Amino acid sequence: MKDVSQEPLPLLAGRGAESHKGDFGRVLLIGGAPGMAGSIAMSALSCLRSGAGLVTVAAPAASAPVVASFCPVYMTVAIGKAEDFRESLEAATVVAIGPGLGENWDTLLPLVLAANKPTVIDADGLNALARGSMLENVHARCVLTPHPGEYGRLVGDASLAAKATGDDAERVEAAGVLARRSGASGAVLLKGARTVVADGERHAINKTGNPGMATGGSGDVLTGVIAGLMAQGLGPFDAARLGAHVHGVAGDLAAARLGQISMIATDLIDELPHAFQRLDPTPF
Ligand SMILES: NC(=O)C1=CN([C@@H]2O[C@H](COP(=O)(O)OP(=O)(O)OC[C@H]3O[C@@H](n4cnc5c(N)ncnc54)[C@H](O)[C@@H]3O)[C@@H](O)[C@H]2O)[C@@H](O)CC1
Ligand SMILES: Nc1ncnc2c1ncn2[C@@H]1O[C@H](COP(=O)(O)OP(=O)(O)O)[C@@H](O)[C@H]1O
Ligand SMILES: [Mg+2]
Repeated sequence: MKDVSQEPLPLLAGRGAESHKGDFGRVLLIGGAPGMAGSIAMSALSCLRSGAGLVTVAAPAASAPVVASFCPVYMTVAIGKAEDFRESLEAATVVAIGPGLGENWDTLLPLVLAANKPTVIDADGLNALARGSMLENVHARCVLTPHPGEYGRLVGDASLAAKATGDDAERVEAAGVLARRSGASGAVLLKGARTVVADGERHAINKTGNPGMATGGSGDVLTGVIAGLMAQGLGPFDAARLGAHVHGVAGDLAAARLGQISMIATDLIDELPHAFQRLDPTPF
């Protein structure tokens, strides 16, 4: 695999004066079961702060009002209302599935994959993929974002799983193997310090970020960022690469302001605007 870490970061196009929200995508984020409503709310807020035009959260009926109460900007729909869910899925230009979804909604992933839209699969979406042995159904518009624990469940092979926590070369190998195994997956983002993004032919290692980001919900933020970038037209590999970079910069800004000990995932969301403003050139 070619190492493209030193190549310039992908860019977001500037916004034309006549732009409207429909130009920046309609994202459907699926997750947030009772007890984990905050996870998908963080993804949705992050997606908005990353520039998505319209964001809707699909959550179980019991938690959808809780998700809605966190923020007035995104919309919510109950997963169990099949007709409403189907309509939201059809209308979406990008889908993200998994944060806080739990184990009771594995039937949604095949529907999402069949819709064949740019898709981020994270957390319980990855666990559903592993439980259902659906790796070969993953398509080229998907980004998989496992941490090493989720990676191990996906590959089901202890020696390969161990590589996911190894040195850079081992982590690159591990990410590349999963990218090649998972249908023609667009990109695999293997989380952790020095996050690896790979698509089977090329890879990049992300250098931003810090151990203060080892706090619950940091990954939920990343899911929203990548989905937001895809909604603005970036392909899976570029969205994963730019997303990891911006997410890490937000983490570094949060650490500078609050310290690695006290920073929490919502602080990353607060720093996303500043992280985007630091992109060179800024996309506006
Ligand atoms: N506020 C919320 O509602 C939150 C909900 N969350 C949800 O909780 C559910 C469970 O996710 P979890 O990720 O906690 O559980 P998992 O059981 O998938 O993973 C946790 C374990 O994975 C391993 N791991 C993770 N990163 C690693 C690394 N860099 N190196 C080595 N090992 C590593 C560790 O052993 C860790 O204890 C998901 O649906 C998730 O989205 C979490 O995102 C936390 C916040
Ligand atoms: N030591 C670290 N250095 C850099 N980034 C880190 C570090 N620890 C965690 N992160 C980042 O934080 C995020 C954690 O994601 P994840 O494990 O899915 O958390 P959660 O599911 O709780 O949201 C990933 O993007 C990961 O790369
Ligand atoms: Mg996670």
